[in-house]
Amino acid sequence: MAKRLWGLIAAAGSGQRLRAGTPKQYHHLAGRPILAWSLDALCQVPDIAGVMIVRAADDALFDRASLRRDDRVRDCPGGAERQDSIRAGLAALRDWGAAEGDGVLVHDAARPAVPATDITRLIEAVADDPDGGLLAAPVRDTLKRADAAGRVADTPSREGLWQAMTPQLFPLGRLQTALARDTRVTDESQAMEGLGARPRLVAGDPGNIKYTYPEDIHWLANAIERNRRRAPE
Ligand SMILES: Nc1ccn([C@@H]2O[C@H](COP(=O)(O)OP(=O)(O)OP(=O)(O)O)[C@@H](O)[C@H]2O)c(=O)n1
Ligand SMILES: C[C@](O)(CO)[C@H](O)COP(=O)(O)O
Repeated sequence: MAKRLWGLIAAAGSGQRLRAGTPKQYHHLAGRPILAWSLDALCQVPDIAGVMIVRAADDALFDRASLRRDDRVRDCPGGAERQDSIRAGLAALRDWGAAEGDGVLVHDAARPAVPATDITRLIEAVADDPDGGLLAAPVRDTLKRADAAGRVADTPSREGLWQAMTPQLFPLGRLQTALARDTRVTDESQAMEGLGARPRLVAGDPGNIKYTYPEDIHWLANAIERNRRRAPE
């Protein structure tokens, strides 16, 4: 069977930094839940075999959320940390029939404004690369490291520094092996790097931000509107 491409949406977080009652993946953006935008971003990928939404085990909002429901979308419970949720989602994809050599696009539910064109460029750049790759943006600003007193400790060089985004695209079996190691990682690329992989950085739209703090919703609304204007008629 030809290699297939799957999607995995990390949507099992609790949004602590947002300090809001409702988990941020269910906050509304341009009239729809944040999760609906992120789900549609993966479902619009041509020939995607299926998308696994990884939700909190006790998520009481998921069933009521107005999300795309069809035979290409399934869901499973996540775990305490993001990497536990990714592990759970990968196992659920294997149970669904995904093969070790298939590709998996891992995407944060909290990144609803990823342009479809960026996902296409990521797939074209790394679909056959065993080390995979990720959308990212070169660091634009001078960086400062803070000391305990909130003062500048030093100015690390920003030479060659990028901010990781999602989707990140990796061979499913290799990513499972990478995440089986007992090391704390904050993205799938870091797990793959632990195997010695050197994932490809694919420049993405800086508007593909992660909804982390309350003020981010305004930037995301602008990004959604910009994507809408750019979309082919
Ligand atoms: N145990 C977890 C933690 C996070 N995520 C998901 O990973 C993405 C990025 O994580 P983050 O922005 O940190 O979300 P939260 O963990 O919800 O936010 P916070 O760290 O502020 O609690 C989000 O879509 C979140 O739902 C997940 O699937 N499982
Ligand atoms: C995966 C990620 O969005 C890449 O920048 C980021 O690492 C998620 O981190 P978080 O602390 O779980 O938001």
